[in-house]
Amino acid sequence: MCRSIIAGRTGRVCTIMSGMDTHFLGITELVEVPSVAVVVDVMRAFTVAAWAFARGAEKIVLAGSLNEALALKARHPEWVALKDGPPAAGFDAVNSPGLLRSADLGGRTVVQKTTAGTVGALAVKDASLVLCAGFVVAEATARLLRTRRSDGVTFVVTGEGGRADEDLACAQYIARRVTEAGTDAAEFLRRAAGSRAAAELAQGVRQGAHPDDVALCLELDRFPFAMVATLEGPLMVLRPRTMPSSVNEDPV
Ligand SMILES: O=C(O)[C@H](CS(=O)(=O)O)OP(=O)(O)O
Ligand SMILES: [Mg+2]
Repeated sequence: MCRSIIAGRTGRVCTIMSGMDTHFLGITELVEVPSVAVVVDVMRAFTVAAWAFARGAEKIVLAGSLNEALALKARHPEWVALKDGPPAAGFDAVNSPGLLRSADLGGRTVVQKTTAGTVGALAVKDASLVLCAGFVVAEATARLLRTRRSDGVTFVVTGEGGRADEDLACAQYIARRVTEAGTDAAEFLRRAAGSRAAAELAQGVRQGAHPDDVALCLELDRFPFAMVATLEGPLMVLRPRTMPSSVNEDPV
């Protein structure tokens, strides 16, 4: 239950819920390193990342630039390089859940570079806990936050300078779900379905897309794992963490 709301210009800055202080910020609005960060990119980076794990990927290296992604691929030819936008020389895949869902990624390392999602994760790389999320891993993400009993969580709303409604709706849903397990997702999913990103994907404005991408990005709790990003040497690496169904259990 909400104890108080501190509303900014967009009414989305800070909500204090049952002891959890939540901030919703765009990437450029991050002024300090958060303790706990949930980086949200529904369409499509972290829906794609979840599908990569579902298709067997061992880990995802989040690249800071196209050149870095290509350099990593050159150093590790067996890795799978993935970027958003149209297919490009040197890359093996695009940022589309519809296209990735039939890939065999068993044991592979994926290098991912996108416009918003991967940039948002790298912006909070020094946080003590970084989760990457979309609707497909919403409950597992909320459950991990619940087990941590964090006082404060910063949600990084990656799209459109923090205004992307599919990302903001998902962030608000996860935040609510941490403290109110029975939260109905319908209104949040409706907002995401009506977002500019969904329209652009449906209209073919965004390249490297499959007709099922929007629907796949709106599959609530499709996967039982949260996605945790940590620094491994110089690389920011994303891995799945399957969450037990009881909030009293520790994550495996
Ligand atoms: O692939 C996407 O949907 C977007 C890229 S763009 O908005 O189409 O340029 O990237 P993401 O980082 O997944 O939001
Ligand atoms: Mg996006």
